[in-house]
Amino acid sequence: MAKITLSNLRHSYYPNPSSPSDYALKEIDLDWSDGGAYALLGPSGCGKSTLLNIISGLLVPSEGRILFDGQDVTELAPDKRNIAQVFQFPVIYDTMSVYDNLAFPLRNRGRDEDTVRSRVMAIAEMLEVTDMLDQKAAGLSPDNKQKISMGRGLVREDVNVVMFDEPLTVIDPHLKWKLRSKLKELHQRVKATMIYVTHDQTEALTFADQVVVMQLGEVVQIGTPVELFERPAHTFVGHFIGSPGMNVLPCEVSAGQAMLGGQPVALEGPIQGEAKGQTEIGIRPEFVSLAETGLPATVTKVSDLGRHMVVEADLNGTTVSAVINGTPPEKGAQVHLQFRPDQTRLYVDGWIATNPQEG
Ligand SMILES: Nc1ncnc2c1ncn2[C@@H]1O[C@H](COP(=O)(O)OP(=O)(O)OP(=O)(O)O)[C@@H](O)[C@H]1O
Repeated sequence: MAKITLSNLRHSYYPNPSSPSDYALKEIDLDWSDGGAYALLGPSGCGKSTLLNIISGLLVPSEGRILFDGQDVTELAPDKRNIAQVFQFPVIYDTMSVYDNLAFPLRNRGRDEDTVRSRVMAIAEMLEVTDMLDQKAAGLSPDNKQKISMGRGLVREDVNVVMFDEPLTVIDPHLKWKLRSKLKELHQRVKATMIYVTHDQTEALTFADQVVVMQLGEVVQIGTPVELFERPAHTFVGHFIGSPGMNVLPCEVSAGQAMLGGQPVALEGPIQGEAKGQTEIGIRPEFVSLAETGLPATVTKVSDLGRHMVVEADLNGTTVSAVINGTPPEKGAQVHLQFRPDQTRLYVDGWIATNPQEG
């Protein structure tokens, strides 16, 4: 397994890119440590596939370098990079048995049959497919075919990285959670460097130790699932992660004080810099409460999500969501909203601009 370094990487599909919008990837600098479990998370079109293809060697970046364990592989052909890939749709040989499918990547590299057997049996046991080993792959369900496809990606011990590209697309919704946790467990047992590409926050947060969030060809934050939830570095991360996402409320800033509808709002700590630009308050619905005093608002919607209620309220023309336990107010009720100060942050032009209070 290898440490992967992306250095000053940029990519444009145009021959003569002139503006930032001509780049599918804008200036990416990343280190993926050896043996780490990473997710690349972002909406359609943010550049995930472009980045994956650059790592696998299908694309040569317009600028920058890719290093595996410090060795420059930027110009190296895909088959020389020693990478295993699992795609959205199963890649298996229907006419072969499950055993032979799992053995294929090892036999292809000339491993002896004893090694092949021990690796295939170990992977089959991890994936719980030992009872299928003698079956022809053609007869398997789509879920099991994808499991075998994953097994083929994991069976070699000598790959630099295993990359999963939206691997649960074909999996039945009720089995998804099972395979998600299986993959996490597999990472812990196999200890390979793994990159999991997805637009689904649940998949990314379940699988990865570190999640790389991308938007419009840029990395907006890298962090643990908890870090992304607790302190989104950008309003996009706040929106994209969490259900419902973070409230992002346009506000005024006057003499270092954030104001909503003329009322001061306490922030987690001092504002950094001059707060020039578009200023917004970010607070997760989990940290908004209804109280006797606070910002006056009108309830517009109440949704019962089972474990808790989500109350939406209109605050000076902006909707604020609050996660409530207990009896919710009725639609149309006048309420007061309180924001937990240590969870209330200021964003300037999308980027976080407050630091938590010391001590
Ligand atoms: N071959 C290409 N030629 C021109 N533009 C492209 C090409 N491939 C991708 N793009 C553009 O590059 C940007 C990034 O696309 P990319 O496919 O990497 O995103 P993605 O996050 O993987 O999206 P998806 O999940 O839909 O595959 C998009 O604006 C896309 O339109």
